[in-house]
Formats: sequence, structure tokens, C-alpha cells
Amino acid sequence: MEPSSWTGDARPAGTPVAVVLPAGGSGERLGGATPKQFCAVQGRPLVSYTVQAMERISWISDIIVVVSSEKIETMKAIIEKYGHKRVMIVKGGITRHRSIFNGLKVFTENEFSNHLLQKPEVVIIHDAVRPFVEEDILSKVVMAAKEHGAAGAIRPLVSTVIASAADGCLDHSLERAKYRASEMPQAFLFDIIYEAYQQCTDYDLDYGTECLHLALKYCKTNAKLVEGTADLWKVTYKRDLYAAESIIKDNLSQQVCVITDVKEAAAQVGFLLHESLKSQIKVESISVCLSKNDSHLQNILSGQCYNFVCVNDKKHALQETQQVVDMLEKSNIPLLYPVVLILVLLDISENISFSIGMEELSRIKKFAREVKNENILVYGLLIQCKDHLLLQDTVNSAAALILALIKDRNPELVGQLLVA
Ligand SMILES: Nc1ccn([C@@H]2O[C@H](COP(=O)(O)OP(=O)(O)OP(=O)(O)O)[C@@H](O)[C@H]2O)c(=O)n1
Ligand SMILES: O=P(O)(O)OC[C@@H](O)[C@@H](O)[C@@H](O)CO
Repeated sequence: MEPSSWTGDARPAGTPVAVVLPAGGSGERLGGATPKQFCAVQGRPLVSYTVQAMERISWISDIIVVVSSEKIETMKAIIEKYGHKRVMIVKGGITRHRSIFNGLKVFTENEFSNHLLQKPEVVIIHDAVRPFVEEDILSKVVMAAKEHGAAGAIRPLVSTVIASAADGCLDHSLERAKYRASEMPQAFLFDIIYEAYQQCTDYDLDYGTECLHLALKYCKTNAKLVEGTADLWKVTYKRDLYAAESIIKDNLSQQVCVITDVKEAAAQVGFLLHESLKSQIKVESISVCLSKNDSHLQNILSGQCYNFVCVNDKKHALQETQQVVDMLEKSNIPLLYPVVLILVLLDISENISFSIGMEELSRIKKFAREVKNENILVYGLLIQCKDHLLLQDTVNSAAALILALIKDRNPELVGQLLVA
């Protein structure tokens, strides 16, 4: 079968591709009452990230999420809340293989869904707890499966594989360089993997862990092995969940948009902040009074920026910031990721007393509490501009605090006022 010509990430000519995401496990090795695929990462269930990773791929026609019967309503709520499209939920089985098999049956057997989906030529199988999957590896395994019948991502082994004898002592070890770790995604010509599942034994279904093996054993299909990237790992233990959270927070902390009004002090501080920040993070600057149809800001919003700094003199700060909040709420961003919004209050008054009253602090806290419900994390930052000789140092200190708030994204600190 000639593989169809793929043009980058364009939809492959006439190749219907579907994906099955097994998400029906209990996550025993992670521990806790919540199965790991439903554990929150930056406030969103892990499975939603993997579904979103597949939704971004335009040439995947259907996303089949296989969950345990008691989690069907939970999964429906996740799809509804995050606006996931092209997703069908299927009831899982007591083992991963049985869940995957149920996922495949939606294309062939009515009992598994109230309507049959178009049977794909190629089906991707990808663990729902592997959220960091990019289009490149998906297209590689699909293209390889079209040619070889099956394909799977592999990674170098980190530890050496050894076999123990009956007495629990070392029997032999394998030469690590000759072996690879089998990861996901995997892809198959649908008929091959479906046939393999139909033929395999209960022992395979209950104790097997490798889909590629089923294709070889029952369909004499030697899967093409495709070198994958390091981020294909599976969330298995608690540490993996911490790692996933850290990676996602890092991904959200790559860019900041500094918004200043045109008043001189704000514009000057905005410029100095830009210069101080740009060595650590990508900075976009907007120094116009915000209007609803500000195209530059709209472009930034659509560019998936998750961090904003609003620089205003303290009298107008909240009302200017409200406009940014209004625009964010209209975008899809806070639904999927927490957005950091730092309210920089410029104090240009000459008096040396602490220049912000409790009433203003209460207004900031109240505002922050309200918008936190929209997944927007508002923090206050006071910059005192009295002494121009100290302004650069003060701005550098403000930049360091801004970077810390962006990296930390701590919902417990919203509404607090820091002083640069
Ligand atoms: N009966 C099962 C068991 C597992 N899986 C899914 O298969 C993927 C990989 O399996 P694994 O990491 O082993 O998940 P769990 O079985 O939940 O983990 P554990 O073995 O620690 O219980 C996960 O997305 C898991 O939800 C599934 O769909 N149905
Ligand atoms: O055994 P687990 O259920 O943890 O993992 C299942 C699969 O992810 C694992 O077997 C990969 O090697 C791919 O086949």
C-alpha cells in the first residue's frame, strides 16, 4: 500500500485517522483516590491535555476516550467544560487491552455506541496519561503504519534490563544498547489491530502490555519502530504528576505582554520593564489606551500569551485592568490555562509615607477574588518612582518579582500587593 503523500501537517489525502485514548485505569501506582488521568494539573484534569493535544491535529477525525463506567459522567463534564470536540466516550474494560479493544469496537459494533463512526484506515492508540505528544511523532507513526501495518514510538532504555533466577539472584542481563523502551503513540492499519484483538486470548487481554506484540503474534505484522522524543513519557507515579505540572507551568511562562497607558511615567516604566524582562522572557509591549478592538492585543491573545502586566498610575489601575480582563474573558485562554495578570501601580507622589490606603488594597483583593473564578490570577505590584536615580534598580526588582509570579502562578497569592 503506497503511503499517501503528506505535506507537513496538512491533512493526508484521503486517510481517515482516528485515535483511541485508553483512560480507564485506576492509577494504583500513583496512589490516592483519583485515577491519575483525572488528577488536576494547573487546575485542569490531565486527560483534558491529551484530548486537546489530539484536537489540535486537524487530520484526526475522531477521538475515542475509553473510561471506566463510573467515570463516564466525569468525562462528559470535562468535555463540556473545556469545549472538547470530535470526542466520543466509550466504557473501558478491566485491563488496558480490554479498554483499547472496546475503543476499537465503536467503529465496527453498534453495541458500543449509539451510532457507528466511519471506520478509519489508520488508528492511533495513545495512553491518555501521556499529555505531551506533538503532531510530528503522530504523523510519523501514522505514515509508518500505512506502509508497514503497524508502528510505535520507542525511546532509549535508561536502566539496564536484567532477569532474575528462581532464587531471586541475577540470572542474566540484556545488552542495553540492543533494546529500546516501547512508548506511545502507536498506530495501526485499523483492520490489522482489530483482527489481532479479535484473535487474541484472554491471557493476552488480561496480562499483555504491548499492542505491537499482538499485531506481530496474530497478524504477522512487524511494526516499524520510530524514535520518539523525551516528552512521550507516561504519568505513572506521583513524581510524574509533579513533573507534568512543572512542564506545563514552564510552557505557560515563556511570554509576557506589558500593557502601559500613554502617560509619561507609565510609558517610561513600561519601557524599562521591557528592557529588564527581555533577557529572561519573550516580551510584547502595548502602550496604547486599550480599546476593545485593539488588533495588536487581539493578536497577542490569539498567540496564546498567558501573562500580562498592566502598568498604570495607581488611580486608574483597576479600571484599565478591567478592560484587559474583559478581553481575556472573551478569549478561550483562561478556560484552558490560568492567566497571570500583574497590576503594576505606579506611585509618583512626592510624600514619603506608604502611598496606598487600605481601601485601595481591599479593592484590589476584591477584584482579584472575582476574576479568580475566571481562572485569571491577579497580583498587585507597587513601584515607587519618586527617586529617578533609583528607578532602574526599582524596575529591575519589579522585573524579578514579575518573573517569580509568572513562574509560580500560585492561586493562594492572588490579590496580594508586592512592593518593588
Ligand atoms: N483497565 C484499564 C487500565 C489502564 N487503562 C489506561 O491505560 C493507560 C496506561 O496504563 P497505566 O499507566 O498502567 O494506568 P493504570 O492502570 O491506571 O495505572 P496502575 O497500573 O498504576 O493502576 C492509562 O491511561 C490508563 O488509564 C485503561 O484504559 N483501562
Ligand atoms: O503497563 P502500563 O499499563 O503501565 O503501560 C502500558 C503501555 O504504556 C506500555 O506497555 C508501553 O510500553 C506501550 O506499550
